[in-house]
Amino acid sequence: MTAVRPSPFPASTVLGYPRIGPHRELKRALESYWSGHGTWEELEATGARLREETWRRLGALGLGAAPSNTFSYYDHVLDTAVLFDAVPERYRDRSPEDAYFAMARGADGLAPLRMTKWFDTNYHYIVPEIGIDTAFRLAGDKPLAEVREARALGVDTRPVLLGPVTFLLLSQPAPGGPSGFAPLDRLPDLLPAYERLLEALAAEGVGWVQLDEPALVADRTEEELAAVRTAYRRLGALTSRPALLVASYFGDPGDALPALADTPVEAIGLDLVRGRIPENADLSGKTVVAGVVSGRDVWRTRPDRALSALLAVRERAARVVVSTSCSLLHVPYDVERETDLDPALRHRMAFAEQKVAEVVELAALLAASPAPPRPVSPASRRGSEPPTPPPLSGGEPAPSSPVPPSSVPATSVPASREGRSPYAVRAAAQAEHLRLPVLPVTTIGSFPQTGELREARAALGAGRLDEDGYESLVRAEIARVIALQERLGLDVLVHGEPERNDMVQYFAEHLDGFAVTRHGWVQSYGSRCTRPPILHGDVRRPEPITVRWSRYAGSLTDRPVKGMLTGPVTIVAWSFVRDDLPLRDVVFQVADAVRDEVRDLEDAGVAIIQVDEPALRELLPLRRASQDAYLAWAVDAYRRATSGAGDRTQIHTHLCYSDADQIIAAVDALDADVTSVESARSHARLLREPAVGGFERGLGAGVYDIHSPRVPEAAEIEESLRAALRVLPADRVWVNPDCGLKTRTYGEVEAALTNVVKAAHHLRGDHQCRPLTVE
Ligand SMILES: Nc1nc2c(c(=O)[nH]1)N[C@@H](CNc1ccc(C(=O)N[C@@H](CCC(=O)N[C@@H](CCC(=O)N[C@@H](CCC(=O)O)C(=O)O)C(=O)O)C(=O)O)cc1)CN2
Ligand code: MET
Ligand SMILES: [Zn+2]
Repeated sequence: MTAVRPSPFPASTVLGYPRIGPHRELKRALESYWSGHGTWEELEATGARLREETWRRLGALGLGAAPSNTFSYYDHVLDTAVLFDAVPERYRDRSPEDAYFAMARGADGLAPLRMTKWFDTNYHYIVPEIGIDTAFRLAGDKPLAEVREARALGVDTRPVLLGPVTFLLLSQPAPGGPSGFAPLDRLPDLLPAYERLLEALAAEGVGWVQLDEPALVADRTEEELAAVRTAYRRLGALTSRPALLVASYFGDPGDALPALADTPVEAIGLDLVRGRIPENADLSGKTVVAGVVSGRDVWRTRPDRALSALLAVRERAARVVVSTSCSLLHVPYDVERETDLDPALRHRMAFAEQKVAEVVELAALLAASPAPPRPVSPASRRGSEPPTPPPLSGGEPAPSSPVPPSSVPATSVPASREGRSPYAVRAAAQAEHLRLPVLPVTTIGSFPQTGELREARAALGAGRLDEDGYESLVRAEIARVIALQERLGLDVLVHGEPERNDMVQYFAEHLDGFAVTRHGWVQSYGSRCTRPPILHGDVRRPEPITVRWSRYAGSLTDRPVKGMLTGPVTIVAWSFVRDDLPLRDVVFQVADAVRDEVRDLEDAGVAIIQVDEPALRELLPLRRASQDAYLAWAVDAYRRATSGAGDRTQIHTHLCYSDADQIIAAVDALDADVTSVESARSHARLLREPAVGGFERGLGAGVYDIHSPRVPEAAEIEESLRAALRVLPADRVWVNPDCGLKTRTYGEVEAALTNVVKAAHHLRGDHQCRPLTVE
């Protein structure tokens, strides 16, 4: 057993904090370093300043315990791989900084590691590669260094580490390894490295460590639950270690909770916004870090509900600590800066700063609540309300719902298939109408967003540029993009999306029911951020949104130009959404708006319309039991949005990520004529899935990894295409990058698309140049 006697956990904490900087300082420093303008020392100085500001701010807000090691130059999963030396051999022959960014973004001739979604969020992590011979060892001191750095500022922190079970579950097997190998098999070899780290932290006098295990809220096998027991019994048995907080979040740990409770860990973190009050585990000897303030939305916390949950947990646990449901990484910094927002709306909202203040106030309320508390039925956390306590910061009670009840009738009718014929019939009509070559080459929609365009938009917002000036800049950009695609030899063109700041925010700005922020940036991956819109009311489309840009682009060329829309699931997934209506009803409202736009594009003569759903997979519930119901309504919403189109109109969709394999049946059910998927960064993993062979419609093989600045060779692209051609007939394969080109430069895009066209043309020779037909 452990020899440590932990000091009690302070009354309030947060599981993590945003790190990109209130003014996106880290983004700017990273991009400056990557471009060669800034030095590594300058980047480090920016990192140090951001960490210091965060610790000081958390202290000033009165938070009991501040986390550390929540900072990252790119991604915390990648940091964990580097910390334990799980660096694939091919990245090692360079400086530590270069190796780190090569894994994240690729480098001359070297592809990066795969990147994918962090659970059901819009944050992306780098997927570590673990092989049978990965030699784990404690290879770095980042967690220790941050503890020391904070101490030098007079702040005692709790280092946050990714837990060993989640780390291995999120990793992928190194290529070329034995079949049947899973990274979790290496747990016994990884644990000694964690032990060395815990010993080092103890030697440094660190009282508490947080080990994040969000993987526990998804379905886990008996073997995986056994791994949880093994890991935490073993780390718990260490004679010299800090006290351990194991944090589950993004849902309910279910069977993993008793497994964890049965180990010597001192504290367990529970997401009480999404999860239930635990009844299935003995927590009488544990501290529970109770996540009652949501880290996933921007609404103020209802103090009555939160306090009721805290009191219920206090009955079952040795000690209760007030906390956030997960890291605050997923919300922006400070809502007070949003002076353009309607004050009534702003008053109902809380960003990271406000959420920290809520945590602190709830801790005070809890401390002031009589102990032992009067019994609260554990079965109905939300049912048995204690007397309503005074409101949290702001002086007014939080509203019971962020918006008045919907005036729109519940949209529970399944999507009608009005008029749209079966695929084979449509495909024939489209082939006749479009007359495309085999292996048609296209792109996913956006072309590079130039600094000139971004500045023009900023100037328009600030009144330094008028609408006409902005409009002519956008038109000039569309003309340039059309000319470039004609010159490179693409078959289906796009207008390039220069008028859009973001594929979701742009639509939100043109729909009723949404508000947008000026500074509400949230990290999506690396230096890339989004400002998720706030969906607070009923959604309506007051007028056509994209039609005039599509019409203009179409007037510049004889080739087909795709209309480009964002799908209803994705618009909702990448917004902060009202919580007084079921998500499904909100998505259906958006689907109706998209449907109107599809009809208007068709009426304007647009022959191909792409409705992107890259977030279809992201909203998939983490528990299998809820997945089918979600997929059924998500598919219905997509069909509702697209089924107004006639047979001759070709509907495309785009899903960026390779783990679409988990939802392949749903992708099929979307019934889009052409679906483009990622395949470059996952080495065409998806294309090897047997299910793809059964895919009966057109498939766009994403053969160019646009998340990396690297330009692929024509030969590599050809290889990816051959993989697609092994599982699908040539007349259903399309050739395209794996996502939009907005984050790339024109130099990179021109070089890469030249190679894409070259590869397609080369293979086209093998598959005769004939128009696409369906027998
Ligand atoms: N919402 C969303 N989620 C997504 C994606 C996506 O496209 N959108 N793609 C996938 C990958 N994630 C991504 C997330 C962000 C970006 C991205 O490129 N973001 C841009 C910002 C896009 C934006 O909002 N641009 C605005 C504001 C640009 C800006 O920074 N303006 C300056 C002023 C102008 C200047 O000096 O450059 C400022 O505000 O300070 C515009 O163009 O108008 C960035 O981080 O750089 C790309 C991919 C998955 N999730
Ligand atoms: C994240 S999916 C991006 C799709 C969008 N049409 C684009 O090309 O940017
Ligand atoms: Zn994409």
